[in-house]
This record gives sequence, structure tokens and C-alpha cells, in this order.
Amino acid sequence: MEGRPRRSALYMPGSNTRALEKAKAIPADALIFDLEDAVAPDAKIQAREQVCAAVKEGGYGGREVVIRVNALETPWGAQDIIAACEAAPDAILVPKVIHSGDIISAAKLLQSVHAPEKVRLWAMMETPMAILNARTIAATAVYKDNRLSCLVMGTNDLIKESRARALHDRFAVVPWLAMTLVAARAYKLDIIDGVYNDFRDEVGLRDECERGRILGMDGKTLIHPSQVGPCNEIFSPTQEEVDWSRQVIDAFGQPENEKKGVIVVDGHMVERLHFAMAQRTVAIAEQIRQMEKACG
Ligand SMILES: CC(C)(COP(=O)(O)OP(=O)(O)OC[C@H]1O[C@@H](n2cnc3c(N)ncnc32)[C@H](O)[C@@H]1OP(=O)(O)O)[C@@H](O)C(=O)NCCC(=O)NCCSC(=O)C[C@H](O)C(=O)O
Ligand SMILES: [Mg+2]
Repeated sequence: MEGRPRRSALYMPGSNTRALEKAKAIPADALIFDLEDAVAPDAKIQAREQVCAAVKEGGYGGREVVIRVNALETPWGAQDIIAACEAAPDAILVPKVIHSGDIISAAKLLQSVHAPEKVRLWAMMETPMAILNARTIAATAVYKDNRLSCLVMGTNDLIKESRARALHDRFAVVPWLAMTLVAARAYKLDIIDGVYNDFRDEVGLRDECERGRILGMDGKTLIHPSQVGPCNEIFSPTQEEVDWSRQVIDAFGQPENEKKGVIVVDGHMVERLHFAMAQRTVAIAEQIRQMEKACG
């Protein structure tokens, strides 16, 4: 299902069986089972087997299940993708993307192993070259047989590669977030913000979530279960936003407004573009409600 809520996407090391089990009760919108940086080289094969077995077994309710594979040019990348396709997660997250060719190669591999149609590709935007190539990477979403549906910011790697300083206001990072965001939106893709490493600092996390939301991010990637609640709260439409959206939808539904491009609601000028925004807000709020009901 495209257009689904992606407020919170929780990473967990694929080598951590306890975390894979615990994830069944964590209310994140997406779960990212990591085979890449969170897994030591000598644990890669076992982690792949564990993750694929867990995905096949299921039990993750309405959450989106994602496997982050190793890069194609590593000794594990191709086998990770092949095994992941057999397990059929909702998406495969491709790390260290450099240019559109990385997404095209991953998509070809998916086609060659007849991956189920539901398996989408997500791209990690975490190299300086990926930021420079954000437009062409996002553009692969419209290529034939492509499956790209979401961009994920890898701010730790970007900070490493750029030698920027990781300050609380993310002074260095914000331009890369904004550039990648417009590339994502130009091709109707979702985009999820990077992780907040200081996982015991809820105040700092909330602040970073708020700023990400202001930029237009759909959600945030997370590293610890305690981050899920605050993140879901901040990236959900507020009751006030939902009520306003319903008022706008209602107003445009009145017979006298049927053919109008602009109307006044509660003293505010409201155009058809606000109607479209209101419809999206109400749809996302409804999906969240249904997902929360399904997850218990
Ligand atoms: C960060 C951690 C290593 C902290 O672990 P720990 O000290 O063990 O945490 P707690 O004792 O508070 O854990 C409490 C219980 O919660 C479970 N737990 C912890 N983290 C997770 C998780 N992510 N998913 C599911 N469950 C989790 C523990 O097992 C405890 O359970 P119990 O035994 O019942 O008490 C750890 O949180 C962790 O490993 N986090 C994920 C790290 C990770 O995946 N990193 C890679 C992705 S981030 C990245 O790569 C960024 C990107 O690429 C970039 O470039 O920016
Ligand atoms: Mg990374």
C-alpha cells in the first residue's frame, strides 16, 4: 500500500534475535531488520538466515517490514537480496547508494529472481554523491520495472563522509535533508529522516522530530524502542489539524462551493490545493487509526 504512514522506522541488528522477537510488540510503522552496519562481518550469514526466517514467519501485524541488505559490491550484497526476495518483506533497503545505477541494478536483480510484486526498494541517502545525484536517483521511481518507494536519510554516514560537526541544530545537515526532500517529492516518493543517536535523550529526540516534520519529512528512523512513542506522536496529524481538514472538506462539499476554486472557511482563504492537503491529512489519520487498531 503506497501513501501509508511512515512516522517511525525502527532499525534493529539482524543478529539480535531478542530484538527481532521484541519488535512484534513495538508500535513502529516500519521495522528495519539490518544486515549491514549493525552486524559484524563474521555474523553476516547467520543474521541473514535469522532475518529471513523471521520475515517468513511473520507476526509483525500491519507494520511495514524492511530488510536492509549489504551493498551490492560487498561479498554479501547479492545473496542478501536474493534471500530477502524469497522472504518477501515489504521493502529492501539498499545502503550506500551513489547513483541511479545502484537502484536500477537492485531492481534488475529483483526481476531476475521473480521477487513478488509487493517487494519495494528503499534507498539510503548517505553518501555525498547520493545527495548530488538525489534527483536522478529519485527519478528511477518512474522507470519501467522499478520499485523505488522511499528515500531514507543516513545522517551518520553523511557526517562521517563530509567531516561536518554533528551539532544539535543540524546546521550542516539541513541543506542535504532539504535537497533530498525536494527530489523525493518531485517523484512522489516518501522520505524518512536520519537517526538520533543519543537514545536516552527524549527532549533532544522530540526537538529533532519536530524540525524534521517542519522540513516535510514523513517520519524518522530510530534505533531504540523508547523513541517510537514520541516520534509517532510528533509525525501524526494533530486533532486540531484533522478537525480543520474535515471542515475544509465539508466546506468544499457544499453544493454552492462545488464549482469554486477559492472559498472562505472560518475567516481563512482556502483553495483547492488546501482541499487536497486536507484529504491527505484525513486519509493518513484514518490509516494510523486502523494500523493502531490492527497492532493492538
Ligand atoms: C542502541 C542499542 C545498542 C542499545 O542497546 P541496549 O543498551 O541493550 O538497550 P536497552 O537495554 O535499553 O534495551 C531495552 C530492551 O529493548 C530491546 N531493544 C533495544 N534496542 C532495540 C531495537 N532497536 N529494536 C528492538 N528491540 C530493541 C533490548 O533487546 C532490550 O530488551 P529486553 O532484553 O527485553 O529488556 C540498541 O538499542 C540497538 O542495537 N539499536 C539498533 C542499532 C542499529 O540497528 N544500528 C544500525 C542502524 S542506524 C544506522 O545505520 C544509521 C544510518 O545508516 C546512517 O548512516 O545514519
Ligand atoms: Mg549508514
